[in-house]
Amino acid sequence: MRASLLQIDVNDAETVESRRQRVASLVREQAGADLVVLPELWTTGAFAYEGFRTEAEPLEGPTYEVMAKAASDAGVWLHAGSIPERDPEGPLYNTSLVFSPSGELAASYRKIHRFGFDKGEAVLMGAGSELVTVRLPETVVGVATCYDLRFPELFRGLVDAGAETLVLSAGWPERRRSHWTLLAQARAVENQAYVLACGTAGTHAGVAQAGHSLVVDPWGEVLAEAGAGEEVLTVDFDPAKVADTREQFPALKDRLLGLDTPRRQA
Ligand SMILES: NC(=O)CCC(=O)C(=O)O
Repeated sequence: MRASLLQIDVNDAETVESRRQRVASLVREQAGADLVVLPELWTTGAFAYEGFRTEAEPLEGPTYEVMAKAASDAGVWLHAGSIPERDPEGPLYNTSLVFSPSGELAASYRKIHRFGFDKGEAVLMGAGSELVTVRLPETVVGVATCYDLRFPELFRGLVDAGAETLVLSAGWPERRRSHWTLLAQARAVENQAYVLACGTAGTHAGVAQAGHSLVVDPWGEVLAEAGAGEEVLTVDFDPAKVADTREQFPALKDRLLGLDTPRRQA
């Protein structure tokens, strides 16, 4: 299976519309890949809080339209990263869109863990509450977004729902790049799953981005890693390796504790 992670340079100089069109062209250039992945909030930038409101769009808004067409033009599964979604009946959401090769919406995922503690995304956006998996012909994809990476229980939930390939769209800052790489490998090892982690490059809203998108195999080996700048990271991987790893080293079968485990307080 061939995946292309598009590590987009998100900067304040380029307009949202120009970036949308530029990214659509990049997606079209990936014809031949099975899966193309974009980063989190690449229209505005994950830290461009002002833009969340001004650039928020309905689920089936301009980014949806352009990305649905790009997916069908290229004939690829497209994880189109996330958009600031305006729900007419609720708050804004950080929502990922996944399109099939015919340009149909296969899934959407509202980010569950919002970043910023008492500011930024954590106060400007609502939290999603549903885990999302998507069945591709070759593998079952589990969808997660950026800060979700710090919450292993979310990924374990995706694995329990059948996920074999964990796809993470992100806008991760350079300042915490060591966490990015370490956590991506940890999620792969503990879940015996592929991790495809696609971040942004450049600097927006004064926050330098980490870049260094990476693909990790179910044994925790980094198969490919991008540099700091805009880059298309293409990798061929064997989805059967998930079942092989889980069979040869069946640690997942040794799980003893679940949420229903009784707890005792002293
Ligand atoms: N956009 C994000 O979720 C940023 C997450 C982050 O910076 C971190 O977890 O560190």
